[in-house]
Parts: sequence; structure tokens; C-alpha cells
Amino acid sequence: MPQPLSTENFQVVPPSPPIPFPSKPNRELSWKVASSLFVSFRYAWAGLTYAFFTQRNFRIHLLVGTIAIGLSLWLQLSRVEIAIIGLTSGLVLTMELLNTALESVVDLTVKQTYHELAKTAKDCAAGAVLISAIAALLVAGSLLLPPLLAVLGLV
Ligand SMILES: Nc1ncnc2c1ncn2[C@@H]1O[C@H](COP(=O)(O)OP(=O)(O)OP(=O)(O)O)[C@@H](O)[C@H]1O
Repeated sequence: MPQPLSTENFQVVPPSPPIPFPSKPNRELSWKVASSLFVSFRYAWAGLTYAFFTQRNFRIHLLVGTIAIGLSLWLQLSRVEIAIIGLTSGLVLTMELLNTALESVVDLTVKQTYHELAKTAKDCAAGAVLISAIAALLVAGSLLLPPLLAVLGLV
């Protein structure tokens, strides 16, 4: 027959106070917070122009992505195919921007000193860009290349 539960082995925990729902972001450590949506876009644009003028790889990926989207429109691929090519091109550029952001944070943290963790962070970020670029190549190879070769009369 089941024994009635005893409270002897239980610890009475007072109920914790409810966690207040944050009405404002906690950004006390930030030097500056964008005051409006328009200002946020301006900072985002500043990041994009910084990456464009300082990162050769970003410029290359932007050019290749633009060519890929232009070709997919010219070859009249389906809407889904154009969307996949657009998404993949955007992914590579996004990875490149995140890589640039992470490089800046690492440099800010360790300056010009060697640190094994700095190396891991930068190498992994570079690896992420490489993976996205390989994925983009696969997408281009399977969606763009066959119709392009057909239009050029090579198959
Ligand atoms: N502070 C550091 N400590 C240890 N290794 C570092 C440090 N800074 C850079 N490295 C090594 O040097 C490599 C190149 O660094 P860099 O800052 O040029 O990054 P990157 O990703 O190659 O740059 P980019 O994307 O501009 O080509 C890194 O991948 C990392 O292996």
C-alpha cells in the first residue's frame, strides 16, 4: 500500500519574485545606442561601406553574387531558383560581414598579441565564410551552370 508523502525530506523554497519583462533594452555598456530606425539603418550602411572599402573578399563576393543573380534573371530561372541563388549570395555576404565584425572584436581585445583563442575565433569565422562560399558554388553549379551551358550551345 503506498505510504503518504512526508514533508520531512523536502525543503520549502520561497517563491522567487517574478522576473520583470524588460521594457527597455539593457544597453548601459554601449557607448551609443541608435535613437531611431533611420539612425540604425545609417549605422548598418556604415558597416556595409566599411566592409566594401576594406575587405577585398567582400568586394569579390558582392561582384560574384550580383553576376549570379543577374545571370539567373537573364536565364529566366524559376522564382524558387532565383530565391535560392539570392539567399545563398546573401548568406556569403552576411558571413563575410560577421567575419569582419569578429576580427575587429578580436583585435580590439588582444591587440597585436598572439592568443590561441584569438586564433581559434578568427580561423573558425574564416571557416564559416569558406563553407558558405562552397555552398554557393554548389548552388551555382546545379542551378546556373546547366542552363548557361545550354544557352551557350556547349551541351
Ligand atoms: N591575435 C592573434 N592571435 C593568434 N592568431 C592570430 C591573431 N590574429 C590573427 N591570427 C591568425 O592570423 C590569421 C589571419 O588573421 P586576419 O586578422 O588577417 O584574419 P583573416 O580572416 O584571414 O582576414 P581576412 O578575412 O581579411 O582575410 C587568422 O586566421 C589567425 O589564424
